[in-house]
Amino acid sequence: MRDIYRNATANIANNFFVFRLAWSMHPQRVIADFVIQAGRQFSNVFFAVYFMKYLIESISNQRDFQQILYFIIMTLAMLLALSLLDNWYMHRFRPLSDIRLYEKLYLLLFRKAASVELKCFEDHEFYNKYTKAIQEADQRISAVLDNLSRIIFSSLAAISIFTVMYSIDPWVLLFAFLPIIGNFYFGKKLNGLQFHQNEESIPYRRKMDYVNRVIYLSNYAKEIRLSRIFSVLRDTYKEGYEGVVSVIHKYRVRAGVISFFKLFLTFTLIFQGVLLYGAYLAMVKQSIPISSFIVLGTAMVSGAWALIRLSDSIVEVNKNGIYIENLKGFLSYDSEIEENAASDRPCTPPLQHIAFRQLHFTYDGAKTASLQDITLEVHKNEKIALVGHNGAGKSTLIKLMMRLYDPTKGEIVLNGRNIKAFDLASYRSLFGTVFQDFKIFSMTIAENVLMREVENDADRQLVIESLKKSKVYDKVAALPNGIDTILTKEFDDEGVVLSGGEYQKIAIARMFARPAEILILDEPTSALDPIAEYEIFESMLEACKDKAVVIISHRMSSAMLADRIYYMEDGMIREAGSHQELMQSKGKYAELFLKQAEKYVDQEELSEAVKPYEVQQT
Ligand SMILES: Nc1ncnc2c1ncn2[C@@H]1O[C@H](COP(=O)(O)OP(=O)(O)OP(=O)(O)O)[C@@H](O)[C@H]1O
Repeated sequence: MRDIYRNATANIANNFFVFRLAWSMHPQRVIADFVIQAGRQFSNVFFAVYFMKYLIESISNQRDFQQILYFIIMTLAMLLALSLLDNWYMHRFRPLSDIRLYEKLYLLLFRKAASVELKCFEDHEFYNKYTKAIQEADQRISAVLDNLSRIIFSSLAAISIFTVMYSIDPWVLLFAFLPIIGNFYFGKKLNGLQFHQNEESIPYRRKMDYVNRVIYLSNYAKEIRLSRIFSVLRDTYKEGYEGVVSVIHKYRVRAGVISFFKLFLTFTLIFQGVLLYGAYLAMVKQSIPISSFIVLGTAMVSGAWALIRLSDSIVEVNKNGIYIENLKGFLSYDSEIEENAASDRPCTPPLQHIAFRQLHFTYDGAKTASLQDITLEVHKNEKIALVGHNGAGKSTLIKLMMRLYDPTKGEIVLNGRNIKAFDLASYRSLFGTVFQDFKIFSMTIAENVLMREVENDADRQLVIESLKKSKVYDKVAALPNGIDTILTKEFDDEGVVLSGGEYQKIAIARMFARPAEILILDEPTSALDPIAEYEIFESMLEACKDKAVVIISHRMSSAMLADRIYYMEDGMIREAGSHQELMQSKGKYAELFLKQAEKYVDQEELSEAVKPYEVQQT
């Protein structure tokens, strides 16, 4: 019982949470909803009770016909005004205000999604909550507004109507209230059932959504056409579909039985019961006049509907409350890493050094640590390379450096202070980073380079300079719209599709466009031929003489350009030193380097890159 009470209170609170949200985003919409609902309920009550009562009494008391006509005309005028207002609300105001409300709501959700830590997107439960919040948000906000206004005005309507009915015969109220309790009970049960059905089908729906998304996205199109992965996707979709069907089957019989009782109690008992009792009073017992019987009939229809709406709305409060829990949970999630925190503790560049101290890191849910006992330093102006086989922990180290995750043990310090002490946005502004899984957006090349809007000529110049440094400006300049060319054909037929390597160069240009203190290239050069990669790294080292640079590359010819190289294996730093030091120590780095050098020489590729090493060896 206490649980039911606690749930009901939580659900009511959730409804008010959404109400306040809607009010803060679009108060006019809230007011309009309430005014329209008041008008609707007023006309119901007026017609059902007062209009009929007045007419019947006028006929029995033989009132002046002109007076009756005047009353009817005034009533019609009032109804016309109300229905015009309703029409304007439904067809003009509401569709537009829906869009405005949803736009604000989704911006809020998108902002939140963009600000939670990266690990949230790897957390199943959080991701479920997020998708549910996004899917449900717009429907729920409208439903809550409609519902709350309905509760208030249906209650007022029901009270007015039942007062009139009570004055005719107090017992008639029993016919109305008893079935309502049943209706309320079964309605609540039905909603609970629907909620469970929905929850259980979510994992299956996510499978279906995934296939929908993958089939539709252009960057999967090639693989789907050139392989037999389609059959696996089809099976995944089928699995999802069959899962949803099995959930529907599981609840089908129970839902049918509950719906039957809900309908039977509402319609049969409410409508027929009072009419029968009224007829008994008027004809058998003769305790009420026939005019009262007529008023009882019309009042009963309207009063019962008002009550049904009220009980449905109360059940709906619960239903909305349960769904809103996801939305509220998502919006009120407190990030451990405050992504959008205010800049009250700004970082103070210029950077002197950034250091990892005995740092350990394990991803949530992972059994083994991805980084163990990492100690390294990057100084101002220093060029660092991280090398090692796949899965060694190189990218993870970069993610921790950028504070996309916090270490499990140990610390990262910037100029001697733990990076947690700095405002996150200003700390991250120290970095210009290009990841191996960078994304190109369906926007102009200039926006893709700046990663924001182009504001002035200085911005345009910056884009051009950055594209020159990443060795792709000649290609861009040859396009009809130059740096204003839209990338991809997602929205624009004139959009261009570039090669993988050209996209990588655009992504690298982002790094040059940022006024960063530390530049990080997490292997964004895999689609470049070895010479192009070597040239870009050289150009970067030239352009970034006064900056710290961290390079992750599987190509040793690029790594050897760094002042210091860290060789990583199994999440640990196994070797560290300059290229020459590491070659002389003849460890794993030297082994890897020589293997690659042999390969390049055999293939007569990258002879330019190997030359410097050959010179040093002789
Ligand atoms: N989001 C994640 N959740 C759980 N484990 C992860 C996650 N990302 C990486 N890992 C694990 O952490 C380890 C290190 O991965 P990381 O991406 O840092 O390696 P890497 O050295 O950059 O590899 P590569 O050269 O292939 O890019 C791997 O074993 C990987 O499986």
